[in-house]
Amino acid sequence: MKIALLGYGKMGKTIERLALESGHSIVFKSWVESSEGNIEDAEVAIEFSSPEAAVSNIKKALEADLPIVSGTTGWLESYDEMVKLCEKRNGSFIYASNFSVGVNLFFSINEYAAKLMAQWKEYDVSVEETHHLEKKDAPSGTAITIAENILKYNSKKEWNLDSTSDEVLSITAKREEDVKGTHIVSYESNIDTISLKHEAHSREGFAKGAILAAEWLKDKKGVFSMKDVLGLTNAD
Ligand SMILES: NC(=O)C1=CN([C@@H]2O[C@H](COP(=O)(O)OP(=O)(O)OC[C@H]3O[C@@H](n4cnc5c(N)ncnc54)[C@H](O)[C@@H]3O)[C@@H](O)[C@H]2O)C=CC1
Ligand SMILES: O=C(O)C1=N[C@H](C(=O)O)C[C@H](O)C1
Repeated sequence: MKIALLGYGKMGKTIERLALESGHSIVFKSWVESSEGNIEDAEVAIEFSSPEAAVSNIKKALEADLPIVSGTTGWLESYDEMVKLCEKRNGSFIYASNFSVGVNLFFSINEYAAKLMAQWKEYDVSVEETHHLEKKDAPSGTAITIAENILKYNSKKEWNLDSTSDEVLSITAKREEDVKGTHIVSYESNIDTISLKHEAHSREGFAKGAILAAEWLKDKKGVFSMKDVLGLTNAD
């Protein structure tokens, strides 16, 4: 597979290494200052850039008729616009807040737990995420996905950072040196606490998942999710 890498930072470089090890080639890469290679030579684009750059990267790929896998977080107010553009161009598009297989299994476990716990009103649910110091957005995209899936079943109406209101699902975002990504969902009562935790040990899981998504998407048309790629279903 001939890959265009839009964004060549921590994730772009990890994807490059693992893609080359799997026999793929990188024919184009771009970062904030410059670019290398020809995007026209690519069969698929993978973009991990910044909240400010994601929309123009996705447009660039769709306008070049390239299937696009986007992992950048913090730009989702423009998601519907990108879906419309993909449909208009009869293109192919996957966004995931987290491409790792483990986190996507965690998403399914989280939905199952949210559905089960909804009837046990003595437990109050909260979400905590911890990431490295360079992370630009808070809360993480993964924490937002987790929170939105809990809200499908819980009586709380919305999520917010550091909320103290009973009506609101609180997300706490911590920043610590070199943490790759840790997410914890806690159900707390006066008697006990039930916690679900996912901890990434490296960026390889995110990168492998993005390459898997690109291989899966390459010959398809439409807008998909990692649930489609992995054949995962919802909690019911
Ligand atoms: N969905 C997932 O599985 C994962 C998502 N991420 C997300 O991916 C994004 C990138 O993460 P990292 O690689 O760790 O960041 P990074 O800061 O190490 O790299 C970002 C890259 O994007 C480039 N870039 C930034 N602004 C640009 C612009 N205006 N035009 C062109 N290139 C631009 C930078 O030059 C750099 O090469 C973040 O939003 C992060 O939250 C990170 C890991 C996993
Ligand atoms: O910025 C990161 O590093 C990560 N970002 C994603 C997010 O915002 O959820 C995924 C992963 O947790 C690493």
